[in-house]
Amino acid sequence: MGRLVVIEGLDGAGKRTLTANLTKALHDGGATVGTLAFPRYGKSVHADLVREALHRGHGDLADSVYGMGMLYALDRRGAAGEIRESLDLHDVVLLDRYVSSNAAYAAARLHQDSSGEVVKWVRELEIDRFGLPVPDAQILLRVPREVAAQRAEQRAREEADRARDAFESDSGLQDRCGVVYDQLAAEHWLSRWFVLDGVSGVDAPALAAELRSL
Ligand SMILES: Nc1ncnc2c1ncn2[C@@H]1O[C@H](COP(=O)(O)OP(=O)(O)O)[C@@H](O)[C@H]1O
Ligand SMILES: Cc1cn([C@H]2C[C@H](O)[C@@H](COP(=O)(O)OP(=O)(O)O)O2)c(=O)[nH]c1=O
Repeated sequence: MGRLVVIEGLDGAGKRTLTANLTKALHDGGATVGTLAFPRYGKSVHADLVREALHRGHGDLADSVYGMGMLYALDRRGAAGEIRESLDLHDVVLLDRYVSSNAAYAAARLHQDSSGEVVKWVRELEIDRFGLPVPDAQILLRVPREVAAQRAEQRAREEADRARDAFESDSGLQDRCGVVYDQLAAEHWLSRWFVLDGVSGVDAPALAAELRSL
């Protein structure tokens, strides 16, 4: 049975890059690795509804924090079997965003903190009712909002089809989200967390060794 490791952080923090670097470092150390990214755009109807809502700007669905939260949760519920199979097959399964993304973004949108109602709702829905696997560890890739925004813009320029979405362009939301992430990590919400500085760059081989010893 493999270890379930989640990578979290703001839009543009470098999660996708770290997932790739960590996968390589784990492979180099002889480990087998499975990866999955949420939302599963192009792979689930719930994720595609999320994408349409985020890119249409503020429609009725995008404005509904609980409605969007439910779609993200249903996308993950549809992947529960795939995550379990991947854990059976690999030493480590890396997830680019997971349940904590829902908690952090929904709380930030509602101006709540990590002790707020919506964070409890996410946990009850996704962990207790949907029975999603609880992570063994979560990594918070921490960068100032300005750095995350610059990187997200850079990536949007690199990938012509990837316009910035409604959450990415909302600097107030990103600021509040960063605060909630810090709280979730400090409380070890759902699992133990590793808080890493995403500006100076992460030592992927050292992190890989630490994850193997979990
Ligand atoms: N440590 C880093 N230093 C500088 N640029 C980075 C770093 N990590 C990622 N980037 C760049 O920032 C952009 C966003 O990174 P990405 O991994 O796609 O972030 P996320 O998945 O968190 O949205 C990409 O263009 C990527 O090349
Ligand atoms: C997975 C997930 C993402 N989100 C938010 C974070 C992002 O702002 C947005 C889109 O996810 P994102 O990771 O930015 O997708 P991509 O990099 O492929 O465009 O959805 C939630 O609010 N809850 C969730 O459960």
